[in-house]
Amino acid sequence: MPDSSPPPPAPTADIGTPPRRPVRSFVLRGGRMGTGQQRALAELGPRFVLPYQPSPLALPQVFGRQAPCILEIGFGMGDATAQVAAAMPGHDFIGVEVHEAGVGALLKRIGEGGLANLRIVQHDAVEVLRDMVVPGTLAGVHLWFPDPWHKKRHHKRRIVQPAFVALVASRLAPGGYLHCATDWQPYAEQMLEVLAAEPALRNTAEGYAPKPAWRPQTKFETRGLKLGHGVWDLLFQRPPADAA
Ligand SMILES: C[S@@+](CC[C@H](N)C(=O)[O-])C[C@H]1O[C@@H](n2cnc3c(N)ncnc32)[C@H](O)[C@@H]1O
Repeated sequence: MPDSSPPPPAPTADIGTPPRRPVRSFVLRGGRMGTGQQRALAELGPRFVLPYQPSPLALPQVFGRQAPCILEIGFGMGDATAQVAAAMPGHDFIGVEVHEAGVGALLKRIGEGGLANLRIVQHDAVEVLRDMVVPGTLAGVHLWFPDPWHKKRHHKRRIVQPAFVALVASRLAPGGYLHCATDWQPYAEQMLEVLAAEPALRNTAEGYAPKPAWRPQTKFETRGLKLGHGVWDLLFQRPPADAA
């Protein structure tokens, strides 16, 4: 996982495009930006925000070095993202978030912490994975507390679906991992079922994984804990090349 040495990139088959649905979030929708976040957007955005592009990113050029890269989907206000990037200076991070106030908040943290190993893409993470990430290259993908969409009629909006998991698996390097967490038990059960059914991944635990010590408590998780929710972590891995 994060402490393991970077596996060599290996090409994998492109599994195509998961069915698209509008990106919606009921949690941060309508959030407003403070002046510090607006200033960070204006001053740091040009350097740290990568525009969406329909072609793969050259990561060594983006970060100016060769290092294992971890992509986070839906970082919210970015508190946990910044903490992990600061704790793991040997890794590079790409945070993907659609919500502009979150982008401003994380940029502010990048400035405060001098986090040279972190970049942001403000776009739909499915399209970023599909279009901007070379297959077989990511050391890890973090999906921490995606929108749970409690109502049954909204379950189709949940990001964890078979085609999405196949897309993530195709972008992982051998030995790369997908780490999901949720505070909503029915979604945790869906995640476990969908991830276990993806042939390119294997569970590193028996069922749910213990919360890794390196995963910070996120803002959304804190909110759930205050409401008395439980937390479920799932840690799946693309087998290393010699074990495949
Ligand atoms: C429930 S919040 C959790 C935020 C953060 N991970 C946390 O734990 O505090 C989910 C976040 O995912 C973002 N999001 C939802 N769908 C997305 C997508 N397709 N691409 C990028 N971000 C997305 C939302 O804007 C929202 O900020």
